[in-house]
Formats: sequence, C-alpha cells, structure tokens
Amino acid sequence: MARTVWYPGHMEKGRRRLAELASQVDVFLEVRDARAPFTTSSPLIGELAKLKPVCVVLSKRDLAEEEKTKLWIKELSKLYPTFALNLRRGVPRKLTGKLFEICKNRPKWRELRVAIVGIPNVGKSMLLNALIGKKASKVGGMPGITRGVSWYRSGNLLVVDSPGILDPKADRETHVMLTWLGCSKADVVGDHETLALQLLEFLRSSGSISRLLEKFSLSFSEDKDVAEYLAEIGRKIGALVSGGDVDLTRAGQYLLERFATGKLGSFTLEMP
Ligand SMILES: Nc1nc2c(ncn2[C@@H]2O[C@H](COP(=O)(O)OP(=O)(O)OP(=O)(O)O)[C@@H](O)[C@H]2O)c(=O)[nH]1
Repeated sequence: MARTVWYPGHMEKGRRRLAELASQVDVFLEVRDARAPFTTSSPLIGELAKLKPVCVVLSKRDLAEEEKTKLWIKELSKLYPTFALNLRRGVPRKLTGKLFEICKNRPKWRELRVAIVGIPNVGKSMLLNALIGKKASKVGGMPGITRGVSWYRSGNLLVVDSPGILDPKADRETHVMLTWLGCSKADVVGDHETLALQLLEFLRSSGSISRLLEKFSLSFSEDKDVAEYLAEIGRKIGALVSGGDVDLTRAGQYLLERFATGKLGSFTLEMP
C-alpha cells in the first residue's frame, strides 16, 4: 500500500495527528518487528498509551528466533496484550477477541475503532488487510476525519491505518539496526558496504554469524576480519568489477536486502 511517512522533520505533525486519531479510536494496535521489538517500537507509543489502550503485534515471527520471541512476549505482556504473528498467515480470532475485550466499555451502538500504528515497513498494511479481510470497504465522510489516513469497515470493526513515524532523536545505532531490518533507508546512515560490515560485526559479536555464513557455504574462523567475509560473499554471488575485484557495494546491498527479508534465516537482534 502506497503511504506517506511522517519523517523526523514532521514528528510534531505526526504527534498531533496521532493525538487527533486517539480521540476517534478505542484502541491502538502497535506493530513491531519481532526481530527487534525494542528498536522497532513506535516512538510515540508511551504517549499514546496514556490516551487509549494499546495492544502489540510482533510481526514477522517467522523471521525471528522462536525462543527469543517467547521471551519478548512474556516481557511485553507485562505492559500490553502482546501477540507474535507471521502476518502472511493472517491473524487469529483471539487477536480481535482481545481487542473487543480490552475495549468492552466503548459505546455499544458503534463498531470497534482500531488504529494501526508503527514505524515504516513493520507490517502495518499486512495487519490491516488480515484484520479487515476481503469484505472490507473504504469509509468516507467520517466526522472529524484525520487527514492522511484511511478508514476501513469490516463487520463490527472500523480500522484506520496511519503513516509510519521514525524518531528524530533516535541515535545512529538505532538507525543502523532499522536499516538492517528494512525499516529505514541505507542512505540515512551510511553506504551499503559499511552497513553490511556493521551487520556482520554485530552478528559476530552476538555469536550468530556462523548461521549466516552457512547460507553462502562459508565457515566462520576466529581470526578472519568481517571485511574478508563480505568479499567472499561478493565472490560467491559474482559481484565483481573489471579486473576481478569484488564489488563491495553490490555485495553489501545483496547481503542487506537478503537479511532484511529473512532470506538468510531467522535472526533476533535484541533481547528483552
Ligand atoms: N515474512 C514476513 N513478512 C512480512 C510479515 N509482515 C509483513 N511482512 C513483509 O514486510 C514488508 C512490509 O510490510 P507492510 O505491511 O507493507 O509494512 P508497512 O508497515 O505497512 O510499511 P509502510 O507502508 O512502509 O509503513 C512487506 O514486504 C511484507 O510482505 C510477516 O509476518 N512475515
């Protein structure tokens, strides 16, 4: 789904619009990436939680390490009802059931109004589609309708989708991790080669680099520098420049794209 992103410079605007949304909905459904539920949390969720109940969906469960996902569910459930899902498989009835349960005091004469929030690329559109299903219709003429968002009605649900917001104050490390996950653009924090090297270094220090190297039929060795791995990956995929040297930009780009989309296996980047 094509969508505007409320980028850092528009944080104030984003904040105002979400506050406007809060007055129109019963519950916020926040989407985070199960591979990094802390780093991919919405920067405004603390503020929103003061206005309306929040329920969390950890998306991309299929791309995360299952044992760590269970720990995250346990931890986050202390704050908000939390579900970890592979959104490609849809959403379970118990998620909608939970939304109705936590909003049981809403006016009964109307539908349950849900706002989906989250940073870019975490799976908001997929969740929206899974929630409303094929029978949904786009709703126009909502009183006090918030600009830049679309409402969809399906049965007893009215769901609104909102643009992703990134935290302008987020540090470099956060942006780097968001890039690895495909939630931020590489050119915000560096070039593909550097970001790929940083990813390899991160995986080495967290002890999971071997699993990634195996995907390229490479083995881990203590005394090897990560730059050597990137070069080997470049050779394996045929990313070469004239003269036979490795095109490290292309190798980096390839690695980052495959990693973000889970094609190199399941990796969880942070613990609760
Ligand atoms: N494997 C897997 N991929 C998912 C899952 N959820 C979303 N994706 C993929 O992640 C990408 C982003 O999903 P979207 O639903 O477009 O994310 P979004 O938050 O709406 O993105 P923006 O519009 O940029 O804010 C798409 O390629 C989806 O197919 C999931 O649970 N598992």
